[in-house]
Amino acid sequence: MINIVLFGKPGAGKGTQAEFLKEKYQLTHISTGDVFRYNLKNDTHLGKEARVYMDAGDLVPDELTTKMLIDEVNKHPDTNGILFDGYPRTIAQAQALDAFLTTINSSVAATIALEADDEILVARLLERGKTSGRIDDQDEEKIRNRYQEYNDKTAPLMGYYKEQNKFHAVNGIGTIQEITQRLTQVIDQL
Ligand SMILES: Nc1ncnc2c1ncn2[C@@H]1O[C@H](COP(=O)(O)OP(=O)(O)O)[C@@H](O)[C@H]1O
Repeated sequence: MINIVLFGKPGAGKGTQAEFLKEKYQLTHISTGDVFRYNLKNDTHLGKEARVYMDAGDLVPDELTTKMLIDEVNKHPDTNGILFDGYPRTIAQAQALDAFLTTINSSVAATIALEADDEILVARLLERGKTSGRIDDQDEEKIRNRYQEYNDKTAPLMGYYKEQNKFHAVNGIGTIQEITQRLTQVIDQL
């Protein structure tokens, strides 16, 4: 199994790039944001619990998120590998992911960050909010709160993966194709 963590701020293009990478490397794409939104839409128990956090742009508590993530991974026992998009977002989640992957004799192969300036990203999200229907994309204050959450809780993960020599950064500004190319260069060298 080759497991890759896509890392980056809200709007950095993780979902867009994941679509290409999953085809090219035959990976299972798991986006925690998408799984949460699916549960919200279908008004499941999980969706009801996650809604207040998501609508405010806060992170959903680790325990709930990790449980959901493990359930998703377990749905694909025969996969070539997982492309994690939006998980882990805290050190506790990264530790939980490592612990879980160990139990299935696997590990994170690499973490690849898509980098872009905040101002470009905020503009992208507000644009997406006009059509996506996502409440958290329509209000600049909620968007700023997501960046705050990222800086406080997610940015420290860079150090966590750097210590393990698993951190790679890629310039997230350019055409979709250019960025896919940069990502594949990193993956092909793993
Ligand atoms: N790993 C996670 N831990 C906690 N909450 C999460 C996680 N992944 C997604 N969420 C929740 O879902 C929301 C939307 O996720 P996502 O679409 O990945 O966000 P973004 O576009 O901000 O990167 C987040 O703001 C958060 O409330």
